[in-house]
Amino acid sequence: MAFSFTKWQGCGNDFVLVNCFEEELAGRDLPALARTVCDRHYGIGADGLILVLPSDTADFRMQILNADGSEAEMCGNGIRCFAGVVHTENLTRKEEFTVETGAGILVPRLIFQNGTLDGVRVDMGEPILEGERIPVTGFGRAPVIEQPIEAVGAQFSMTCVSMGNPHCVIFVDDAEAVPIFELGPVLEHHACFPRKTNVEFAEIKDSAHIRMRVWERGAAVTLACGTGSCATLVAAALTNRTGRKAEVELDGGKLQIEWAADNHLYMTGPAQKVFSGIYA
Ligand SMILES: N[C@H](CCC[C@H](N)C(=O)O)C(=O)O
Repeated sequence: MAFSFTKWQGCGNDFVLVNCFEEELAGRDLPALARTVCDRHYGIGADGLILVLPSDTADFRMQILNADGSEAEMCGNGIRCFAGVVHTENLTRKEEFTVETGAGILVPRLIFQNGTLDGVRVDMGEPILEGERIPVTGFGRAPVIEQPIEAVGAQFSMTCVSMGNPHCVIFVDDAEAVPIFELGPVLEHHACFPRKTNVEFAEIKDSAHIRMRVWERGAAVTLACGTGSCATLVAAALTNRTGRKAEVELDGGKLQIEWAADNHLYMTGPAQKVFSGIYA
């Protein structure tokens, strides 16, 4: 059955969003729907499918499925686009509201410039560092900081962080030179990640600038990853490569990330509507 959708992107990480206050997707095979909708030849084309849903515990609930149909706990670029849909479809008059996600209740705040939506600042909550909660096997409750991992016959040093979803951060001297299509899938599916992982290759430019490229769990190389940018900043600060605030330069744009004194990550970045339509 046909339904209306809007296409949004944040730093080139793009999503099909469905306002489920208006559309009924209950009973649909959501993983299969995500795979067909996200297909860039046979569908609309996107890195993920996001549902805007009511919630019993927050103003709204966000459900996010990757392009491969797998469900993720959280999506940073996605929640900024989610906030854009909530605003543009007049689901609330509030400029800051709560969203129930797999990473807990998070708080996007709309940013306006001359009355026009200019971006979103999101309280992304606290990072999770205990190995068993990321999860990474073999570390118990210990953090996973500068630990060895082998892939494609080479040894790397990883620092792992969860933002509700798992991230494996690897610091490199030259992000542009990383064979991301070779290393990404091997690390995503590495045996030490029972729920697989997102993989970030990060080059430190200076104490407040990071260049990062990402291989996403369930979506392959994307132009940007908001939770991955948060995880990368945490990993960089924990290993004394940067301070607790940095600009993360991704293939598709820049995000401002701060690991504040309240131990929460704050992410600020764009959210732009591309088009709306009816999916047959
Ligand atoms: N592929 C991710 C979800 C999307 C995260 C990313 N697009 C972001 O902006 O945080 C996962 O399976 O954990």
